[in-house]
Amino acid sequence: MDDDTRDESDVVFEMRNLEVTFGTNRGESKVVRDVDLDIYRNETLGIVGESGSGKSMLSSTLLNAVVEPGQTSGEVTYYPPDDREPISVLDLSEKELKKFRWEEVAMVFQGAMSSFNPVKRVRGHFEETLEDHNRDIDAGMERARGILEDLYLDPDRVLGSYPYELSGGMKQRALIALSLVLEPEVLVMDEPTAALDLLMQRSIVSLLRDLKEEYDLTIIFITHDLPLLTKLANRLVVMYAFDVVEIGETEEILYDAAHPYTRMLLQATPDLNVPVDEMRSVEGNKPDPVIRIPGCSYHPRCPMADESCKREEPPMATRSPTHETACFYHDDVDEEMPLRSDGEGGQ
Ligand SMILES: Nc1ncnc2c1ncn2[C@@H]1O[C@H](COP(=O)(O)OP(=O)(O)OP(=O)(O)O)[C@@H](O)[C@H]1O
Repeated sequence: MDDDTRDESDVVFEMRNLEVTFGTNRGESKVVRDVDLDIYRNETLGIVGESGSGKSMLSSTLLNAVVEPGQTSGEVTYYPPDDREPISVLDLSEKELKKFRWEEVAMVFQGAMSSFNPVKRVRGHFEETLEDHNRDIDAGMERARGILEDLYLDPDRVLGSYPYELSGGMKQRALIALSLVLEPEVLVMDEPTAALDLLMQRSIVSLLRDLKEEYDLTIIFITHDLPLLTKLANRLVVMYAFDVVEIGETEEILYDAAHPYTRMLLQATPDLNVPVDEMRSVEGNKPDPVIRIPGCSYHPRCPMADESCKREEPPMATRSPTHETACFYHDDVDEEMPLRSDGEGGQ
């Protein structure tokens, strides 16, 4: 589906003027800067960018879950799938948030290990979640068993185990099952496979593709691992210096990256078929969330930057109906920073 065929009912999340700030002794630290982003129903949206670029902070705002003492401002509107009124996420009370977080949007973090209480069997975690949300336990556990089976886990064995009795991959899959037990619309996954071995990472990605179809999910997937993302996401958001610098369909980002930073990222990923442990940093100093430099935030590292990039902040420019980038010179990027013709990254 492209923008021409989308209508408003296809938007599940609308983020506007979104900012996250922390007070520090050096001054105000802005770790998300004025982000506008629409997330479409039933898409798998990948968020990519180097460590510290603001990916986790941005995705936490979807659940109003930025850690204290961070302050979130702007608007996050969630559009339920039925005829219910849109929900302004940042205005929800604690009680409303608790319901929203599991029933509409569930989040799976990297640390499956720490998400489970070590002295409680896995069954107890499912039952407690169902109870907390006033769901019928028998029906809920039946559903849990079905989801565990979909994830190629033996429900009896897993539900009867303590978390430490399960391997990392099993625990991560059990956590995914737990996050789906209340039938959320949206699954936010922050580096969910980072602690797993390669084979398990790949198998979780293929399971997620199946789950998405079966449970009609919208998935937001955050990772350093660009190769992994290309196997899963249909759209990619590239973050640099706490802001979105490029957004487009996965193919557009891979074969027609329009921002010099994205091109550098692709160059730093020698083979899109090989996963990376940690996204290699592009050359130069990392941006500082306390100091907002004038102009384009990427200009100190950009081989194409000129005087205007040092003075003015580039607005989002349209490259195609589904592809936007914050660069004055995206028309010149092909010539100045050519991509390898096989799209495997690098020059
Ligand atoms: N509790 C906190 N207080 C203040 N600043 C924080 C806090 N947690 C994170 N930050 C800062 O917010 C910025 C964005 O962090 P975030 O975790 O969103 O980055 P990220 O892109 O998800 O990185 P990674 O890929 O390493 O998880 C970083 O500069 C980080 O240092």
